[in-house]
Amino acid sequence: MLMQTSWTGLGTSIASLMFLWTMIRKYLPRQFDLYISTYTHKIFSYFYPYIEITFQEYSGNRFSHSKAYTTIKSYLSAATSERARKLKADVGKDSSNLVVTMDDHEQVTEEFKGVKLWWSSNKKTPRTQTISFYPAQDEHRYFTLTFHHRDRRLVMDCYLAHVMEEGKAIAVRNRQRKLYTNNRSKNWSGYKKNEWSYVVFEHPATFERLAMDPEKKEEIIDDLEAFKNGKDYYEKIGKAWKRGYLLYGPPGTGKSTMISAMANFLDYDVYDLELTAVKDNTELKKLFIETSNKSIIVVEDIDCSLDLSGKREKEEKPKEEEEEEKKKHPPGAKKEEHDSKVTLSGLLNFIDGLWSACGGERLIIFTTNHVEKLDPALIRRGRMDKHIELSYCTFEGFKVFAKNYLDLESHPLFERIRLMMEITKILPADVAEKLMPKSFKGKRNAESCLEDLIQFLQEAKAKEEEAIQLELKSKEEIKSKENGSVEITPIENGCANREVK
Ligand SMILES: Nc1ncnc2c1ncn2[C@@H]1O[C@H](COP(=O)(O)OP(=O)(O)OP(=O)(O)O)[C@@H](O)[C@H]1O
Ligand SMILES: [Mg+2]
Repeated sequence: MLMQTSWTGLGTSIASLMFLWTMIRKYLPRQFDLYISTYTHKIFSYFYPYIEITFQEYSGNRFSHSKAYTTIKSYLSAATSERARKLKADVGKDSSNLVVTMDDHEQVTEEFKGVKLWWSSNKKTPRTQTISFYPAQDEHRYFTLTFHHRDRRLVMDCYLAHVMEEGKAIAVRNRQRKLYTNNRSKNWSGYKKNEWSYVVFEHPATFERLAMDPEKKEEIIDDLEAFKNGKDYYEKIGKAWKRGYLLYGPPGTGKSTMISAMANFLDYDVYDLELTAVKDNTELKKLFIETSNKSIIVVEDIDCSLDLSGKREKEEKPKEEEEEEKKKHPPGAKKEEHDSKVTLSGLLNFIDGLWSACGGERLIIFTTNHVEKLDPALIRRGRMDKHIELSYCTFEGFKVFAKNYLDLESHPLFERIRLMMEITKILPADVAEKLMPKSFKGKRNAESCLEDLIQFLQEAKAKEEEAIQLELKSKEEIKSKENGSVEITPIENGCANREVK
């Protein structure tokens, strides 16, 4: 026992000496350092019973951070913040908390299953005469893990996996969630061509504040919860860990708001995929591969994004159309920027082809105002697993708005609103607009908002009745013309696009 303790003590001293030696070497002239290190390494390896693993900041090229390094950094931020004496602080999630990590040239000791290990954080600055515009880019950081060779198996088999798992979980807790787009403008971050660009995602939408049928809301929350915790289940049934949602309904019913609420609920990033900005199927594949786990990939207004309503491959165009096209784009002329060649089969592949199996924990959400226009193949169950209709505001929905916007749980005017909502269609976006207080003082203001809403409902009802009268009239006219055997062209319903079934 004593022997064991003294060996451990000796080990600790040697490791500390090694660390000290590493520090001193940084300040020696390069030639001298090389000469000494070649020989000292040989001598040390006879007596030194420790193994060192280094984790470099950059992998391969200088532009991509090593995932291992980043994960270890997160792990050490939690594991070492109490033990290291020199720490570095940075802004974390939501810019509200500070994330503390060990500073350069700092060392901490850690114990895992009774085994002692040492982590050190190192920085090398090449001593060249080159003048760099960005001096910090020349710095080269790395972590070193030191442990006794008898613990090799434990470290390789258990400890490193533990560090990676913990580090990833900590990184998720500390990260700022991001909203990515593939249709970049110069204000967005990111430097490679075709790469996703992002801004920090800070939408305040929550399910609590979403106005919709409470039962339906509960069902969606349960579904999301099951998906988030479904890693083992998806593995068991042999399915890629992803799920498709189709949100449909008229404009202003809360589809985009629901996506934000989902992202906040799951704590996922959002990838807003602009299909018209994707050159072809290959680029679509590439974009998909670049998305991270724990994310929602959104294609808004899928029916308008591409000609996806029909056949899987684009059909050959009729000759006249081709001529027309040639006139618009003479050979050599620059085509329109949004001339996407993404096909329906490319998109289907993107959702559930082989490539979709890379990585997991992704939701794919399509939104549309015209579900009837979409190809059934695109939205069949298995691809779009859950179809959610968002429709006109109900009285239950109104109560959510009243509570959020006006802090009202009840009011004498509620009953009148309930009766009117039963016979009049009103969009949630319109309710939201009417209940937005004109000033943020006093209860009287809340009442005037409710009165505004009642007036709006009355006007909407009058318009609805007028539209019905007009439709009846036009039908009668058609009938009478038909009886007089006059050939007429059918009247198109211009409002059909915004109608809900
Ligand atoms: N169900 C809802 N619950 C809470 N707020 C809503 C709801 N529906 C609409 N709103 C409000 O109306 C505004 C517009 O809603 P949103 O953009 O989510 O509609 P949408 O269905 O995505 O419309 P579009 O089809 O035009 O994209 C939101 O900013 C939100 O304030
Ligand atoms: Mg929307």
